[in-house]
Amino acid sequence: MKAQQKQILVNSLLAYGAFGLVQVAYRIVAGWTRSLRIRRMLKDTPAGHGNEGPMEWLKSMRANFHRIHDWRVDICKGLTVAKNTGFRWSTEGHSVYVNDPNCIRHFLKDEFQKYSKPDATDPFWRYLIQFLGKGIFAAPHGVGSPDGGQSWSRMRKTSAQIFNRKNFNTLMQEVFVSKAEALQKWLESFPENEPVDIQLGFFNFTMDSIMKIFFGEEVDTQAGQQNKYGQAFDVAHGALFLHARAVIPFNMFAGLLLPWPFNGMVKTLHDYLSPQYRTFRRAVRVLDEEADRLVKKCRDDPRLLQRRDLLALFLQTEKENNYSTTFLKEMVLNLVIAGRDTTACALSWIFLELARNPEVQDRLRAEIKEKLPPGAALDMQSLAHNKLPYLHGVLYEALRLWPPVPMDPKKAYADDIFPDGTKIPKGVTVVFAPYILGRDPARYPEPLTFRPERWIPFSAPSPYDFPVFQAGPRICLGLDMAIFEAKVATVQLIRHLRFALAPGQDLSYGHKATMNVRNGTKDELLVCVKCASL
Ligand code: HEM
Repeated sequence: MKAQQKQILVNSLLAYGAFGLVQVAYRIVAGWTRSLRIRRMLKDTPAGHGNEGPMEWLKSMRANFHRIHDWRVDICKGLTVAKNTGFRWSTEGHSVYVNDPNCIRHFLKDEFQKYSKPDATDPFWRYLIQFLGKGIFAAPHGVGSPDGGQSWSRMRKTSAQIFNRKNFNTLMQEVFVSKAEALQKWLESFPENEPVDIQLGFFNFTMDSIMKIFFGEEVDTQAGQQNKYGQAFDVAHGALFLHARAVIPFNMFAGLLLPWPFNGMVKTLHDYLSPQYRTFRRAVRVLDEEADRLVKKCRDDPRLLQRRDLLALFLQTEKENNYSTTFLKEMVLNLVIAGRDTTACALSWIFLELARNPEVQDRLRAEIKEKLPPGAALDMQSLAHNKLPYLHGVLYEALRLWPPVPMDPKKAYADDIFPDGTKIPKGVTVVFAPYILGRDPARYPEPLTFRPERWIPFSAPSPYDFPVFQAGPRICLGLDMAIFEAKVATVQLIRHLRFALAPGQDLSYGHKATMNVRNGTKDELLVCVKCASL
């Protein structure tokens, strides 16, 4: 190399080094300034118990990881708002837990435009959007979204219309009943007193139901049939969480300390070196191929106009609405993630409580036998809360103690002030946690006791006090569907079978976005099943 070329190379490296140093210094100073501003605005907000700074907070969180939701209950005890302060050099980790219904209403409804989903800079969201794309669940709204929330609003309107259509609802009813019968048969195929993982049964029940209702695809996983879409979905979901949890600290430091373009490149390289991430990407590819196949099959179906599944209902109006294949695939995938695991978790907790409270189980069976004699139809009317109040109480009591979405964070995209005077700085994460609210002794005396009678006579709780399905304009779209599905499965199983917890289990909860039952290190709930008449 000539001396002149060498000199150019050295100068370029020096220039890049200086550019890199300026960048890193800028990030630290800008992060520090933003963090300082957040700290100042939050100075009068009480810190969660035992969490006076980010390091105590991290230490305490690590020590309590196995009981993470109960740790949050402890840090918020007696506080209507509680802050966790984050790092001095970034806005990361600054959060405010909100346990006051007026303030929850404020950020979920009254000032809805200021609070939305995290953006791609959020360490966890970076991966979730690789899974969910731009579908309804992930789409942002409000002042922080590039399109002001138009895309979300369009998806919300279109899917709400379909959810309200009569033909969609009759299909839903037929499918839940037939899949609940298949679940009952599967449970009956095990010998008495042999432990069976009922949670697996519920995950298969909700997936098989959704495949039929959303895609018109008949699958019977309980009978050993393979469900490629369902398997890929489970693999992607599981691997995504394991990977995100493991790499968040690395990504935070790489993002802060490495200059462009190495900050992005190193994160991507680090992702691809992880077997979990490669598993995740492979599963996402399978999901994509399967969704392509299902959309194409539906488009080519000569009976498309007679079909009642969600995909067909979208495709019947494809020309007027100009839907792209990607839009349809993301729409359905988002509905699967919203509706499948949540309902399977709810059912698992209902049956855990029924199995460990035999007197509740007996009373529920008596109500069902009295009000729904053999052959009586299972529909929205016959399962309404005024017809089967105890069933409704069992469901609400399980949702209170074990909300499938135990906590839900929103990002503040503008400064704000809560009705109680709490200052909310732009950039902070605001969290509502149904798990904390549901265990508040001021709301529910003896909160740890499973008592369905609390909900009889039923008076619907304010969604801001009981935000199990969220509240405000983005309240769960499948609320009625989920309640109906859980009731159909519960009635079908309790009518025919008796459940007891298998001995020797170490039962607690898992750590994904939806809270499932865990037995030691396994995701399972083992029950022993007997015929109900024995
Ligand atoms: C017990 C079962 C369920 C629970 C506890 C539940 C809970 C929730 C919660 C907390 C949210 C808000 C998530 C967020 O924005 O951060 C949500 C949103 C949503 N849920 Fe559910 N859900 C359940 C079942 C279902 C079912 C069966 C469906 C049907 C597909 C469904 C569809 C949706 C949709 C589409 C959204 C997004 C709404 C929007 O952003 O506009 N959910 N759900």
